[in-house]
Amino acid sequence: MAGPLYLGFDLSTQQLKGLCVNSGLELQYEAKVDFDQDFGSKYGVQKGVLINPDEGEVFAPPAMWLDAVNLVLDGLKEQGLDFGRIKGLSGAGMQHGTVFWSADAENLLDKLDASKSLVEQLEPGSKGERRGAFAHPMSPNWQDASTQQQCDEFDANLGNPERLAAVTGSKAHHRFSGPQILRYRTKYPSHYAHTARISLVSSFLASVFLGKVAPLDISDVTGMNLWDINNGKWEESLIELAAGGKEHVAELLEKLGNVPEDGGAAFGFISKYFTDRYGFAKDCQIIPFTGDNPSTILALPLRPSDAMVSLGTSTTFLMSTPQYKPDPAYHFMNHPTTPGLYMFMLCYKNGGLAREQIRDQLNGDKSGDWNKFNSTATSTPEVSRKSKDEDMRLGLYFPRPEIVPNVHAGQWRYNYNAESGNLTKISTDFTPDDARNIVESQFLSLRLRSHSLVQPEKDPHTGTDLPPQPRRVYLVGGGSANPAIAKICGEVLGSVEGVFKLDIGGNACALGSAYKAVWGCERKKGETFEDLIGQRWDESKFVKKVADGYTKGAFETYAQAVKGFEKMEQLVLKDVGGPDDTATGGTIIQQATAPTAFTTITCASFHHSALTELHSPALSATVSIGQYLHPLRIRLCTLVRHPSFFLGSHSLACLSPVTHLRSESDQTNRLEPYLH
Ligand SMILES: Nc1ncnc2c1ncn2[C@@H]1O[C@H](COP(=O)(O)OP(=O)(O)O)[C@@H](O)[C@H]1O
Ligand SMILES: O=C(CO)[C@@H](O)[C@H](O)COP(=O)(O)O
Repeated sequence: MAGPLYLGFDLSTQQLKGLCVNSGLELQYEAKVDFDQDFGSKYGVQKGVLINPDEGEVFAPPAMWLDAVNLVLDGLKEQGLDFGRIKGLSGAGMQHGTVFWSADAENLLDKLDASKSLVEQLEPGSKGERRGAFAHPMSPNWQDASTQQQCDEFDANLGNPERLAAVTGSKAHHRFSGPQILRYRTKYPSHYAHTARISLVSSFLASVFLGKVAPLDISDVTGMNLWDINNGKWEESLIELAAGGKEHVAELLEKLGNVPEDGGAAFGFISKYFTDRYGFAKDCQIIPFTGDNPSTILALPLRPSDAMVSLGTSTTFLMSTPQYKPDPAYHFMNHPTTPGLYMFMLCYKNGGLAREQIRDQLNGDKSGDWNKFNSTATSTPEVSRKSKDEDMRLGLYFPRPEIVPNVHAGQWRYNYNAESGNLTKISTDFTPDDARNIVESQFLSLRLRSHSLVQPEKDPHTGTDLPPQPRRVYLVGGGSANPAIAKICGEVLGSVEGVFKLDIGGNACALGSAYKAVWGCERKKGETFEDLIGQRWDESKFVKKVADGYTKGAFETYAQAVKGFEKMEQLVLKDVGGPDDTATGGTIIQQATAPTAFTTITCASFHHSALTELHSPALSATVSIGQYLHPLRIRLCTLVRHPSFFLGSHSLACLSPVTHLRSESDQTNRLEPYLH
């Protein structure tokens, strides 16, 4: 008689993946739905999302995800999966996305007819007054950048970003649900009023399987800027801010629901819809669904000294650690299964896309072939330096606005003299050295920001002392297939045992969810996730070493390069101004004559320096120009608080004289701002 099986799902930006393992953690079935390919024409999404560039909004329709659930399960059924053997399922959702349920949701979820699809019953496509399961048809996505004003309010609410990070694990971020809920309530007051419950993407998916709105997960709740991590409860003044006053706190808490502490305790059994339609057993348990990043760290028995690097569209660096050392530069979250452990995370918007750009420049075409990139990267010397007397070549490569550091899009290249500490700006033009330098840049940023979490190690062969570094680095995600990236990763980050790749590295998140289901259903009293998975883990089958780690000489060279890299970032931020920095050293690019009525400025991003000067009695405006429209819209929200300014479509209307505009000197020609 065949044994029990467990399902894990990963609802991410572009795909829904589902996979099935047995009690021995071995992969049995997997299926995926690609949103662009399968539903692009129905929902109009590109790369899984819809955008409103005017306001920096990025969002996706939960209805599409419902379609995806039916399709993934159909795919697993076609492969011959006997759903009757599934004893438990869990899943993961891309973090920070928020779903707004209507008052009818629970009733609709409970009474689903197995002969019909989920979407036709939960989102019947009603226009005007909404009658389906959603109070709002869209879910703000993690790439959304529309909430700068709300983020400013969140950071200020507890005093400053440091304090907010100390309490909630992160400073305010555009994508986090607290600022998103605040914006939703003010932008769509009637939808907010009709919102009975608020889910994260993870608990949304759990709710569908459970047949009623599922609680938020103890790890995913720490990606909201609303949860007090140390005290394990909602932070009242932040809830009050999001809710719109003390008198509305109870209403918002009701919408958010309770947050169980145990990430392994079943919410209940699968809903009748799935037993009737797919043949799931009635006692199939729904184990709490968590965020995609917390779920990824469950794909293996990760030790506190190990690091995971997810090389997907974005790059995330993940560690599991007992130390809670919050800082505005990164995120700390509750561990999804184990109280007392935390997940440390760095999240970069520029990962695969930035590398692909250099690859294509090198190839001179869009073939997508990595061979030339790889051979160039590995044949270029470390930091492009042939001898120790030469300068190091360092760069920042951000085709999209970056989170770490918080700076708009651009590319910057410098020569760094490790001896003198001098940095010299060099041409912004592409050269083949960029193939190595971009990979070095991405890993130098990780090394810089993770150094306080790694410990001195012993050489496993000689027992000699080694400098602080990870014990192992595990690569997951699409880029984990690349041997050149793995090699440079080991050289820059070190790792005493080397760089490893999971057998199904591209699907680690769904695998982690499936393991969570195994643990939730099969654990003995008090047995931790690490204990259970550790005992059943077959190292030889599940991971393979893909590159060496610590390399004497290279590691020390990169220790010097990290110092130059840190300086370079500071210089770039000072020079161009990050979204939250005071811009200095700009160049006047256009002198405006004092307008008599409205002056409309079409440009990209405004910095805080502008605010200060706008508030001066003379009302002269020094406006820093960035590159993208998204930050523009965000900044404008703040600027329009001033009575002399108001917001028009794509523009800032200014009732007072604008004395001058300035932009970063080196980007003037690309910005094309103008006055009408
Ligand atoms: N051989 C390779 N070398 C480098 N990058 C690769 C390779 N194969 C895929 N990728 C990158 O992987 C990324 C997609 O990874 P994936 O984990 O599937 O993304 P996501 O989970 O964000 O949808 C793409 O940016 C692609 O460039
Ligand atoms: O915002 C974050 C983490 O904070 C992202 O990691 C999202 O969780 C999206 O993940 P993918 O869809 O790219 O896997």
